[in-house]
Amino acid sequence: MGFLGAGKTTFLNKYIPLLGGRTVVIENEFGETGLDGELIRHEGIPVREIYAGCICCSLALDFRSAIGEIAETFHPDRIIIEPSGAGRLSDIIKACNKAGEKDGVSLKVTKLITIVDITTLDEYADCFGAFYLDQIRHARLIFLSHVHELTAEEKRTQTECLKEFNPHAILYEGDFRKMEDEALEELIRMTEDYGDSPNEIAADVLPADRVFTSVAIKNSEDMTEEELEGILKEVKKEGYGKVLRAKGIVSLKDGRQVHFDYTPSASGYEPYSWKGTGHPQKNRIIIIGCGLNKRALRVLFKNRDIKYPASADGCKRKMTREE
Ligand SMILES: Nc1nc2c(ncn2[C@@H]2O[C@H](COP(=O)(O)OP(=O)(O)OP(=O)(O)O)[C@@H](O)[C@H]2O)c(=O)[nH]1
Repeated sequence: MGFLGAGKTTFLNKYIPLLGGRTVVIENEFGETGLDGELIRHEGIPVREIYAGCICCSLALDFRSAIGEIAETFHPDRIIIEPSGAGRLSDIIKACNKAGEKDGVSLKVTKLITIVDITTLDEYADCFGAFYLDQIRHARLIFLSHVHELTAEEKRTQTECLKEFNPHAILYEGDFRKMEDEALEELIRMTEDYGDSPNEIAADVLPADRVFTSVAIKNSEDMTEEELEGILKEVKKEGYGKVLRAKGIVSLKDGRQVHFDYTPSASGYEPYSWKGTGHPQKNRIIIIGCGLNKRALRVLFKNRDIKYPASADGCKRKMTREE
């Protein structure tokens, strides 16, 4: 678990190769198109993507049927779930238990792991308490991300605050990306399984899709590197709504294709990055936030359908294709 852009996929790409036995991954993307499935690629590990909502609320039934299908098809030793960053961990636990109880799938919830971007702890705890703190309070093991972007003093203050939110979890304060494999395996082994002492389940709150919105662009123009950089700087400005996460795969005009990541920076580090994709894929962009100005974002990210509506009919035809 972990809020939007906290580092869940980064963690899984480190952890999954260490696993023996049969593993299946469920990727839940809040936005209207999947992307993380492409970013988690490990030989012999099937990835099932469920997108356009949260598996703990609007997609609860899809999630249960996915669990059933996976159990029947793969007979896995474990299913790793990467929930949408806009979901609540307590609801994911409920959804897993329901899949077991109501659908007769034999499963046990074990490791509850949350990644926390330590630079955004204060802001997100204030703004998105119900979602954000639930992910922290129900975790048994917490990894921090962006640990090097705070001073030692800032990090100490934030870590103490985190321990107040959840005094029981094991907290790894270093950079998990640099952990030795054996140390990571040992830490996860040491972490108490959920089934050994269930948490109190939190009360119902507004579903995530009443708080967060998303824009999916599947037909963007190719860009230059400078244009992409300009867009990722511009998106922080007023007029687009509160963009909490943007990511995508886009073709650059020089023929390269890049995967970009944007998360708003709390402490001055570059809020965006990109790297080449391994193999050609279709352009697609996902933006998640609160009160998003969808049209302005589509124009900014060069959605062809918005910029060139040749005629009312042409526009309609293109929009249908996009949907
Ligand atoms: N500087 C820094 N970057 C990090 C760290 N952890 C992750 N990142 C980067 O942050 C970006 C987002 O990381 P992801 O692993 O995709 O985050 P996520 O939680 O899966 O994001 P969602 O797609 O919103 O679910 C990527 O560019 C990562 O390389 C960290 O500790 N420090």
